[in-house]
Amino acid sequence: MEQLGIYCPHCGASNHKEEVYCFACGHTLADAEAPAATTASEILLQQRYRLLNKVGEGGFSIVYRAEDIQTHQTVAVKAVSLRGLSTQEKIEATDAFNREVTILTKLTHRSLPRLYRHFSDAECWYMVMDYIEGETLEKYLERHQQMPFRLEEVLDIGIILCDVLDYLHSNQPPIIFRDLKPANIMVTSGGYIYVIDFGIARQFKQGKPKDTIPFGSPGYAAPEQYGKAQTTPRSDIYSLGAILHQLMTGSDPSQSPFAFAPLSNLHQQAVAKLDTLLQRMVTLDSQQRPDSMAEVRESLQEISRIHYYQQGLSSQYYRPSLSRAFQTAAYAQPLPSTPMPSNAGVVTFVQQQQIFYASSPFAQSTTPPPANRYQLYSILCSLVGIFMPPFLCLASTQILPLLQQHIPTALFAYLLLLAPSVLGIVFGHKGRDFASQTGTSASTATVGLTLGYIFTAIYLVFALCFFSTTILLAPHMSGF
Ligand SMILES: Nc1ncnc2c1ncn2[C@@H]1O[C@H](COP(=O)(O)OP(=O)(O)OP(=O)(O)O)[C@@H](O)[C@H]1O
Repeated sequence: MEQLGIYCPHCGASNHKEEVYCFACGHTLADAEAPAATTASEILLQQRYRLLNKVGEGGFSIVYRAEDIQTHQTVAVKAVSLRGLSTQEKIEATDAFNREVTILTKLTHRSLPRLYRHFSDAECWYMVMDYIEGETLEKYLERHQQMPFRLEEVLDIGIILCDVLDYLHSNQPPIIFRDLKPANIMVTSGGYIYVIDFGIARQFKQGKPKDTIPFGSPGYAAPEQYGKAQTTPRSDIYSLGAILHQLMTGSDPSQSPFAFAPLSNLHQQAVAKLDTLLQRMVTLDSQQRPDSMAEVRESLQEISRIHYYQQGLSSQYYRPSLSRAFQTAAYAQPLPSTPMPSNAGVVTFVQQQQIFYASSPFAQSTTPPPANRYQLYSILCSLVGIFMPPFLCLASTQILPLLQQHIPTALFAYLLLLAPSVLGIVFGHKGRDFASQTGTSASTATVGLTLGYIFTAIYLVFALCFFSTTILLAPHMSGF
């Protein structure tokens, strides 16, 4: 890539030094500068993308951070060079490039980089996509070997990955990622998780007995990916299970493929449930694994709720954990109005998004948290409780004599007076619990609860006075 020949002054394509006319646009190369640019920073592709620096490297590719000089946005340019490759390697590299372009072109998800353009010159295939300012989960794990992930972080990451994989699997035909591993997951300091590298992803073909070529990475690839059967969404479930197990235990599955020790701390209900789920996900028999990513996501959300509930984690508690090296995309929702960039005005996805924090297990899913009806019940009951005395006063002229004569009726009337406020307390507590699980506001429940307590206390005092004056003292006073 650094040795590209001469660049067409018209379209920027790279041509061999001996060429007279540009292979891409036919423009004369007489005016082209010679020698050609030799460092990335001097290269301008398509008269538009100035390569700034190399940020990563794959089997056949180099990824550059680049500037789109038309929009001044930062983009990533993935260059797949065919130079020096054997014929077989050229076929593989071209296949991977085409597969990635075909698949990425039709996808839009907040955890996937968007592909803006692709083009080629004499030596390279190029893809222009969102630049992800971050590092791969693999690098992150290398840097934090001695610092295992916390359960809530593992659950967050799992839920986000389920979300994007469910999106892929829901395509028609389903897209199987097939190479989910820490090296293909990027985490950013700004609060996002991205899945990258669709080089070996494929579309599921109904009825096909097995894949033509074994694919995947040892440790993360399901047994069926070794050419024995066709990969299905359950193969991605296996890989996700292997990754989450690694995040929980710190042990690298590529060191001992297909062996996943039970998690420690199984006495904690959430950990025990996660262990059961992970063991199901990495079962060798694909039929024994969960049916879908949606099912896995639901299980992870359920475990997350249990964990939050047991630990009493609230949004206020949870936020500081995000000050670790990265924040999860669970907390970052793109603005709904984010426009799709056109090729004429490439804009980076990251810069268009606004982060807001919504720290709850429900925040990881795209579905909004369910309504907290307990809050409403609580405030309604407490209000009814407040208006009971006037009502009873109005009725008192009729019922007071009756109450004095008949104790059960008196008790019944009193319970009637007390019940709404007590219910206000009960619903208030339920509403607050629910709010803390869903990370939503509990203010209405708190108001209902407080009113409930105040009026229950007032009525208890009232009962005491009523009992002492009306029931106990009345017979003695009647003599005066
Ligand atoms: N959109 C992006 N923004 C920033 N960096 C990226 C982006 N895409 C890839 N990278 C970086 O470039 C590296 C190589 O990218 P990628 O894995 O897509 O290449 P590849 O050739 O497909 O790899 P492989 O040989 O593993 O299939 C990644 O590890 C990552 O560090």
